[in-house]
Amino acid sequence: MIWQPLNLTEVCPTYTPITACSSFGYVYLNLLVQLYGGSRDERPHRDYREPEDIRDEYDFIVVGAGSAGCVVANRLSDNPSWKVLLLEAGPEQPDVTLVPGLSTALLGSNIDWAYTTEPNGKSCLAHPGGRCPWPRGKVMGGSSSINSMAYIRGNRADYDGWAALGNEGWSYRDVLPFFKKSERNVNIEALNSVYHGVTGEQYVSRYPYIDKPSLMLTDAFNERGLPLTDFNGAQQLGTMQAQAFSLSGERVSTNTAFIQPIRYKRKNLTVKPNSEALKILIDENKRAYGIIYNENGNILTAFAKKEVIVSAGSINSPKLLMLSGIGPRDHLEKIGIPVVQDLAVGENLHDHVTFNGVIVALSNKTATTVSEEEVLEAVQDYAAMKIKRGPLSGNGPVNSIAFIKTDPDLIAPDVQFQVDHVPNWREFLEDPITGESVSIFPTGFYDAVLPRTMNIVPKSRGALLLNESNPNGPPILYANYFSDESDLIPLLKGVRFLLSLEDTEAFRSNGAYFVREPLPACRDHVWGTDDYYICLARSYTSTSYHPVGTCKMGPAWDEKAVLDNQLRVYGVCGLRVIDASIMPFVNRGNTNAPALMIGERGVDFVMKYWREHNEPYCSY
Ligand SMILES: Cc1cc2nc3c(=O)[nH]c(=O)nc-3n(C[C@H](O)[C@H](O)[C@H](O)COP(=O)(O)OP(=O)(O)OC[C@H]3O[C@@H](n4cnc5c(N)ncnc54)[C@H](O)[C@@H]3O)c2cc1C
Repeated sequence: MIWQPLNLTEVCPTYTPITACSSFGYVYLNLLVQLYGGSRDERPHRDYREPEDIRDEYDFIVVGAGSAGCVVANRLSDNPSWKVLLLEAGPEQPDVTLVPGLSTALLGSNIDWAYTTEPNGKSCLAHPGGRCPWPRGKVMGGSSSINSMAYIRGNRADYDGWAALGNEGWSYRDVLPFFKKSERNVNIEALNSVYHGVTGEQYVSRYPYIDKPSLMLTDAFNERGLPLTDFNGAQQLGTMQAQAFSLSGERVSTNTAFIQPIRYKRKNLTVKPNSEALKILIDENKRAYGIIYNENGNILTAFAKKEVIVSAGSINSPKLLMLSGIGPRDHLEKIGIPVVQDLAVGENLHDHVTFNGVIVALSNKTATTVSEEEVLEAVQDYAAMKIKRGPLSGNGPVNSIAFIKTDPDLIAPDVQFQVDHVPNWREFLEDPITGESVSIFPTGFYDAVLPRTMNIVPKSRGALLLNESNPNGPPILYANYFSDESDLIPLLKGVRFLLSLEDTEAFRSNGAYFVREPLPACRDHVWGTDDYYICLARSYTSTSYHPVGTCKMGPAWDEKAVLDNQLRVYGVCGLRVIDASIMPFVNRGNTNAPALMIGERGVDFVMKYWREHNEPYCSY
């Protein structure tokens, strides 16, 4: 089996009321492994031999088959005269990833890098050691194979803001065609051809199953004055059941969309899962010419005639650059890595900070809770269905999304609401940290929801460094949440808006109410006061899963820029970074659609360049 779920014995404390930690949790996970632990990708092609060059020489090497990397490898290999190698550290994409309702069961499993942040004394305080979990996909499709699938692009102002910083070619007008290029939208939104594409590889649709509490939430947001909107169209402010990276009740990762249809068909594309890049080879003229990688324990070398493209994501792209001598001089020298280029790699790390703990309990009539036997049945039924329907074909309440401005003078929303499910809120209230970390049951069965207020214009900045005692191991992640305390303000204002939902007909008619009991770490505060919510934010801090910015793009005069506007690493030839790490600042909204767009936009620069040149560009 490819998929191994998280280890309950390791994660569950000795005493916890959380059902997932009981013997039923083990029975349930065993069933998931049996039904969904294999991969569609390994079965039909066992005898296929990839077109491997004896000299391991390619035109392009793409490191990381994630959201952006799969787009890049697809577009490059569309040219039959270019040989492309796609390296992925993780395994084939297991079938469990295809089930929308099992998205949270993927966290902490063997296809998650399962990083944790460093304590800063201001955030993540209730988490063990003051460290927040930071999941990232380690699998074909990368984080697009383990994420929550909400299809949100951000605001026009984000991209105009990137361009205003001196990044030519990245204004909203410039990037909109690249959002549309990948997109194959199959819902009503598709009719608006100004904003949506219908012929791309990436399916986008609403789930076939949207439950009653989810609709209650968007109704409530709407009653509180938020218009129903297409977040990805003319106006982001408002509410809607968001569309998803899915089709017919199944996840469509970038592996599914961009690699599966061409893998084993294009002779010029070699895909290597279980192959972790260890170092970029760079010669004395500062030209990148290859990669040393570890394929199932064998240390191998591949050579790139044209370019090495690093698409390993916001954590691993800067790590690989630093391991190859590209990064802050002091840090590299301290570790003993010869410096190739002194750049601010790893700086500008930031994320949409959010927190858990605002619980909306549902009445018996609205709750979707089922018995343990019914959970097992639902998991089996979904596997047996040809046409996917029912609770596992949706992702619970997570797509009940809203964007607000906490100050009417703002040019764009500063707060996003996104909603988690809570299988049993009484259990959760006793042990919220374990409740979050073993969220293994289907997202469609719950008796409460956890609306998360996300600050989508965070000011706090952190940094990423190599681990001095083990540079090849997990990097040191200074998330540094709330280092700028003003990041608390949108959260406080957002929570006030959230609490006002109780006054809506949607909540009243469904018997939904805010649980007014404080969470364990905040029992010294009075529920409903600002102090209480500040305590929640600091104690039950959470990632929105959107870390970005660690290989920032910017003009040459910007000392902190790592890449130019065409995503070329300053001072090194034949080397680009194309993934979410390039963002100068994070977009207002989820980051997967932007990562695909960055893939399209970035590879377009690459293709244009090589149509006109024979040698790589050197920016020194
Ligand atoms: C749990 C979770 C939920 C999320 N929910 C949403 C959501 O609902 N909507 C949304 O828009 N966004 C969501 N996101 C964020 C979104 O998925 C990411 O922003 C996006 O996938 C980032 O794309 P990327 O290409 O930068 O990196 P990734 O997709 O993470 O790809 C990087 C790839 O590189 C591989 N890799 C790393 N190091 C190496 C190496 N040395 N050698 C070879 N391969 C390597 C990794 O294994 C991975 O496959 C979520 C993310 C997570 C983790």
